Amino acid sequence: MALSLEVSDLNHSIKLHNGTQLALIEALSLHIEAGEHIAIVGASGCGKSTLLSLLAGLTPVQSGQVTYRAKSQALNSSEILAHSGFVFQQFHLLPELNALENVALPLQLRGHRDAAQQATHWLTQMGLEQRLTHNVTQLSGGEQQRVAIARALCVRPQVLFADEPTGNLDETTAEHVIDLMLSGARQSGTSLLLVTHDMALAKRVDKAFRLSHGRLMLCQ
Ligand SMILES: Nc1ncnc2c1ncn2[C@@H]1O[C@H](COP(=O)(O)OP(=O)(O)OP(=O)(O)O)[C@@H](O)[C@H]1O
Repeated sequence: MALSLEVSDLNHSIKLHNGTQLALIEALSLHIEAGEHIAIVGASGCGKSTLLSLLAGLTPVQSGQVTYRAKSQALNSSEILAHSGFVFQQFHLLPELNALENVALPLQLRGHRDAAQQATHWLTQMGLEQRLTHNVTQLSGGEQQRVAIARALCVRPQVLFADEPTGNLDETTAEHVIDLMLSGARQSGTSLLLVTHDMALAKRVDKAFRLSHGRLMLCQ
């Protein structure tokens, strides 16, 4: 099931300590075709993570519409969540589980009997074959990031939301992980929405947008 996204007239403001409202997103519109890969770039603090969270349904929409469709059928929020993968800045790994268990869990929850083998495959792809039984709290930031990416990709989500997916990685590892993420998403027909400061990554997706003054402009 390939999902397209239609965003219209989206607005989001936050309340500052002095009580005034700061508009982060203003009358924003966006269309993403099913299977399309897009990047959002922009200055630090301009609202990229907030926008991704709104698009993922993790932050309630204040005004405007965010609609995912499978063919012409609109999906409700629980259907969207069931078909989504997330790689966020706080990796949200389960600290009491090891790397293998963290990746295997969403597969087990979906009834995959070979969850451990699939998880091993994805972690090996991420260069973590020597870290399978490490508790995730014993892994470096970059290693945890790769576990989070493996966990998101292994269930072949229809939409993958990624916030700075290569932020903690050195250049060579970042390139390898990007290759895996983009090819994994292509193979599964996954729509990819990512936030990044990495222009090399932004250039590798179908469309890159700059968030500025609350709106998205297509990068040339
Ligand atoms: N829940 C919140 N309450 C108050 N302010 C918030 C909240 N969430 C975000 N902000 C503020 O909104 C602004 C935008 O934050 P956001 O994390 O979306 O920016 P960003 O473009 O992703 O930044 P960076 O590139 O530095 O990660 C920041 O000034 C941040 O402090």
